[in-house]
Amino acid sequence: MDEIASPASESESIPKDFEDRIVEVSPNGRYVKVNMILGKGAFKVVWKAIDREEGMEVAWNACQTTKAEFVEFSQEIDILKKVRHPNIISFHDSWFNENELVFVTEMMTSGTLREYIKKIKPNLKIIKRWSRQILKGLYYLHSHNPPIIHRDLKCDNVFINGAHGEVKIGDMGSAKMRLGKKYTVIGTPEFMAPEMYEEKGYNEKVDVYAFGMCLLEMCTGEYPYAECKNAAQIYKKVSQGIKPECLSQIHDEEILSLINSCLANENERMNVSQILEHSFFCEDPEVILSSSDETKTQLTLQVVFRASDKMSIKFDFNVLGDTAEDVVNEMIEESVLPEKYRGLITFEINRILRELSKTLNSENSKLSNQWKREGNPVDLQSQIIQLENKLKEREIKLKEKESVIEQLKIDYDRVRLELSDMKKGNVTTERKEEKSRSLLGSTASADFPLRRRTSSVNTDSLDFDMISFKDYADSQSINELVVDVATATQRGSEKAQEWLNKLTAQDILTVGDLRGLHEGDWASLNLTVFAARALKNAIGKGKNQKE
Ligand SMILES: Nc1ncnc2c1ncn2[C@@H]1O[C@H](COP(=O)(O)OP(=O)(O)OP(=O)(O)O)[C@@H](O)[C@H]1O
Repeated sequence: MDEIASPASESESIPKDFEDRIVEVSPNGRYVKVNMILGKGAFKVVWKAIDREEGMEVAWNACQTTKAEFVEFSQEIDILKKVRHPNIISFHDSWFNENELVFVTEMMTSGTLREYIKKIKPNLKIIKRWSRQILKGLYYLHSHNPPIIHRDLKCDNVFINGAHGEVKIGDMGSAKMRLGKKYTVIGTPEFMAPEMYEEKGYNEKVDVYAFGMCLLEMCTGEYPYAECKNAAQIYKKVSQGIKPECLSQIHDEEILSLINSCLANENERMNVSQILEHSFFCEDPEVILSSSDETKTQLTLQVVFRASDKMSIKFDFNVLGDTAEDVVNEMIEESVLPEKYRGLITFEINRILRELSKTLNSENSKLSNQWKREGNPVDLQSQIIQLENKLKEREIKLKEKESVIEQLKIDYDRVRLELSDMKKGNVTTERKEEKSRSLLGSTASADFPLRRRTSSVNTDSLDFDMISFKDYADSQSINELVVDVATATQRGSEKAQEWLNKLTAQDILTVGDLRGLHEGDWASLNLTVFAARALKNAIGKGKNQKE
């Protein structure tokens, strides 16, 4: 196998600026071969080419052959054209041109697995990742009916896209063509299963054997049977069941058992799907959130078994109604989930629920910060409610005051009427008081508020301590108090009316309003000093009032 040849090494005579010049066009005109060799193998030369329809670079593989051989393998080429898998280099087109079979394939730019192994000593994680991809490609090929057998799997035929760590199996179909040519050594001896040396026929398990050798090379960095000088020595060892010497370098029990399973005799050898299930490739399944509704209540979750893309369990989960334990139990009962994953999947579902709730909490706190800046709609709502309640309270108080005013007006008219009666008639003072009180005071009853201690009072030297008043409630209308005070101080109904007018003009309608007055407020009432003293005394605020 040659290393990737530069155009200069291919032909010293081609100047550098001619490198990318078209040197050949496919019969259908779609592919153009440019003057750049990507590599040379024992059987073919691979050139860089352009797919003019897709505008991308492709590999132009040219092998020397006859028209008869081309016809013989044209059916297989048709099958290869249909092979489409991310881990297999795509086969685009083929034709026969004079003595040459040309086939166009996907181009790989980052070299082969062998070159990579030489460059870096891959760790187990990388080896696992590469191996899985090779096995997935093989699984796809072997799943065809009849199975497509690669027949020449080796690290030189596995290509890598370095940027993404993508691995693709290449050189499809060429092994079969080589077989047709009846080469003395079919395939690559180091990677050939014992049954391939015999003429009894073989099946797709030869690719598993070859994969075992690839894995050995990946792990040791050595070409298997490097200790042999030629193919005959290799054949001898293989037919005697002697494994490559580099196998002794493998100390990891798991990998050793895997390689040995691949290199076992055909009937004991595992198939690709069994290898993918080997503990070396086993990776714990994980749960992912496929989708959710806006409220993050109705979820679609998926248990993904990354090791093999064959298995994945999708299920609905209602955050309000379901529990991880119940759902996992259901899956185990329905045999879609192995019992051994009960704890892990329960934990994984709960992890997703925790993450969701964290997301919701942080969204809520973001929203509340936004509200703090822009005004929280909830706060605004409660402020509106508070204001409405205050408004209602004020309305009630206003109505109360209105009814007091109404009452005052009625009382005022009655007092006037009564006074004119009193002026006309000959009524005793006590009778007048009673009459007046019965007209003005709603509480003029058995519990008469004013108890006179003296029957006659000298108004000029009135001793307020000698007068005893009832206890007036704060809510009580001012009328009764004023009339009581005027009567007790023998000031008469007119004075009472005058005082009432002055008080109501200052919006003093209840006994409470009067009690709430500060000393300075009293002066603004324009009452006489006597009237003020008398009223203060009656409500318990008089100077002479005993504490
Ligand atoms: N699709 C491709 N993209 C880029 N380079 C390629 C591609 N296919 C092959 N090559 C290059 O061409 C070289 C020769 O290819 P390959 O090994 O498949 O040829 P071969 O004749 O089948 O040889 P052998 O049987 O010895 O492996 C490879 O080593 C590689 O460098």
